[in-house]
Amino acid sequence: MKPIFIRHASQVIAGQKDQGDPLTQEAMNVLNVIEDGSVWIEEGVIKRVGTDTQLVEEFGSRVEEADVIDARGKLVTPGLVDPHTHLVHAGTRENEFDMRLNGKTYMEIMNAGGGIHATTRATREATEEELYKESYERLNQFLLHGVTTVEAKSGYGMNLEVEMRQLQVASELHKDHPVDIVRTFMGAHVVPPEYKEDTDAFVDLVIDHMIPKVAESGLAEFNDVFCERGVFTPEQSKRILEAGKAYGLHPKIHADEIEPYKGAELAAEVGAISADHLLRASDEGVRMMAERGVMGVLLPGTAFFLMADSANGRGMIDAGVPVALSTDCNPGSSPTVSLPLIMNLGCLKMGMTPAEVLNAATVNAAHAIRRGNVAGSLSEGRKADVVIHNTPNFMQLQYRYGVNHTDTVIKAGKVVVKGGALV
Ligand SMILES: N=CN[C@@H](CCC(=O)O)C(=O)O
Ligand SMILES: [Zn+2]
Repeated sequence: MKPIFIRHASQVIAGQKDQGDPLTQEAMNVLNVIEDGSVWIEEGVIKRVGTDTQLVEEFGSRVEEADVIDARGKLVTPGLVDPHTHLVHAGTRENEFDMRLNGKTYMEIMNAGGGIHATTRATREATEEELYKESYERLNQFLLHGVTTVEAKSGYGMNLEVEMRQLQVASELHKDHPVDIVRTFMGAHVVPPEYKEDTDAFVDLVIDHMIPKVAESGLAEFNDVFCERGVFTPEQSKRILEAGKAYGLHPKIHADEIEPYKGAELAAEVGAISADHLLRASDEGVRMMAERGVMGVLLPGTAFFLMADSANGRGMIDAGVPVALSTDCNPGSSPTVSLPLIMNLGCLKMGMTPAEVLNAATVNAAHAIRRGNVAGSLSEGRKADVVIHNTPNFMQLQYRYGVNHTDTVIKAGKVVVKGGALV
């Protein structure tokens, strides 16, 4: 593999000294911006980041042996990290989009047998090959938007066999596709119709049957639950998350999305890695999350698509919660792969700054999936996941919204997107 020498970028967003912990408060608003910046990549790793003058001093005699990329007028950032997706699923739900535009709510549709139930039916019917193919195509789209690492949940099986199939597909994709995939078991995504009258029996099934088998398989690293009125109560969610912990699965939680339901409080109580959504989180829950260092994974695309008010991102950062951003890519509440658009919504709908949203989609997003030491930062010695954007500075990335500015993506030292197209 030839070295890659990215030269003369108008801005390189370089790693900062101490990135062992998630960024909070003022630190979220700080970027290490290098003008006329260059990056030397060798054997898949970032060797050096600095000004072009600095790098020429060190590597000038070796320029001939490298693939040189002229990044004049462009912005160089770490590969983006998406810490919350429902990547592996079958089918689409545009019919529900139409129903919602005509006044039905997300929960009404779900309670009438659509929503997550509809995607569960489609996913159960799909073969492993079909799931793989559909998800592979979505990953290509992520890559074209500068995303090099995604978290992927199960949750459309509602039985061990299909949940494991989803995780298996995610595991194969991780091996085959350039995008890195981190896997989460979400057996408690919805209560299957046959357990409607006895939701505790389904919770028992998740705890006694599914979690041990999933943990044994090594196919998941996290355990997630949809804690929401009409889905799983905080008590049931707590049991599920504690059971996962006992098997080494780190807790995550879909919290306070539709109604305030003490999900943020529960996240702090069980020491969750992250609490996600948080549109209706209470002040006390936010305070508890800050105290416990629980990452708030905010999904403003979901609020936008459900026509709901966004989470209070500004308030959470000011209260000391480390914040990350994600697409929530799923067929019902956020069918998008555009993390750059989500970053723009972070600015316009949640009062975050362009620097904060970039940190939220890189450094903090990596921490939200326990990859803070390997992804989300252009730091020397790390795997070279690098994006070159067709904008001269990081502010334009948010300012010229709704445009895919991704020009080049380098994954583990290999160019995988060039001129905005897959290589
Ligand atoms: N709210 C729960 N789960 C997903 C949506 C899943 C679906 O509608 O298919 C979410 O995070 O938004
Ligand atoms: Zn979700």
